[in-house]
Amino acid sequence: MTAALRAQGLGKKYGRRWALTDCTLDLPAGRVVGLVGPNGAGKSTLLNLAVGMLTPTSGSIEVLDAPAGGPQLAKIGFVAQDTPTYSRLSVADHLKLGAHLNPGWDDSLAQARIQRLGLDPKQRAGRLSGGQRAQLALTLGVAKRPELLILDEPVAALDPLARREFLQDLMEAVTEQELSVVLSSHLVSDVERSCDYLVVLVDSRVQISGDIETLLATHYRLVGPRRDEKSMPQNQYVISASHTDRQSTFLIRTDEPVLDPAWSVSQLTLEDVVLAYMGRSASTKPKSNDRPVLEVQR
Ligand SMILES: Nc1ncnc2c1ncn2[C@@H]1O[C@H](COP(=O)(O)OP(=O)(O)OP(=O)(O)O)[C@@H](O)[C@H]1O
Repeated sequence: MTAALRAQGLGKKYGRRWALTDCTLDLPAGRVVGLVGPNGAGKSTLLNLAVGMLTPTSGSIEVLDAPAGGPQLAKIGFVAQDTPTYSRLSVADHLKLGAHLNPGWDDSLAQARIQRLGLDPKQRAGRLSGGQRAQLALTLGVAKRPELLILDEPVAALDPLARREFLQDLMEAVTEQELSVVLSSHLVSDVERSCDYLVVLVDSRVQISGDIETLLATHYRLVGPRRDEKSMPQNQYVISASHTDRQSTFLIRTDEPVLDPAWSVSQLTLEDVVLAYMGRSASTKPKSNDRPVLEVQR
């Protein structure tokens, strides 16, 4: 099966500091993958490795079943975090450049998008607002008609309405064009709205990666009489625990039903899941009954 992105033991060091460590991922094609994590977690580093703008310090990375960079780039649309545009070129010049550089360029899509956004084709990119520049960069990425669209915080500069419309466009493109998307975001609500696959990256390590429906179906909050984490069953992987004098609350992952009647059991929201994993320190030493930090679920 085609993988949008496959990383094996991938690591990247800037100087003496690891920005990404031992990253093993297998992101299926045809999905919208949300990559979330706190500032400095390594999200941009991973995406820049995927488009060959950085080379790995260790391990390997493939996109669309071939090594990152090189000829694969023709099949990838990439919008970097700072939505790069040429400040002296007009909006129309950017579209001409896009058409010149990309054999699969869809000019009617690009023109329609620019018109719908109300961007003046004669306006220089340097005179656009931050959000308008982001929209121009996104238009270039989408009109290339890529097989894989990689977006580094694509909607951060957009107003809420523009954000919603962009994410809707994206989901339509995924179903119509067999497009795969990997997007990083700080906004769990955007991920919830547009993504069907989640990767949480914390302190340069992947904490969880999986199909969102499966993740929601296998994570629970347990509330009950105070109990030590060490006494939890082997098949219940504790992600976080908090205690009062008499009561314990655990967020757990398990593939099996929770049958212990002592617990009041509730389902987690995606935000609960993301925050639980983001709250974990990647440097926390695994305990003997811990399952691996990374688990790919489909
Ligand atoms: N060019 C660079 N030189 C040195 N260190 C870098 C460089 N780029 C990133 N880093 C460091 O690598 C780590 C990961 O950075 P990265 O930009 O990948 O994180 P991020 O998850 O995208 O963060 P954010 O959400 O703030 O954009 C950070 O500690 C950052 O300071």
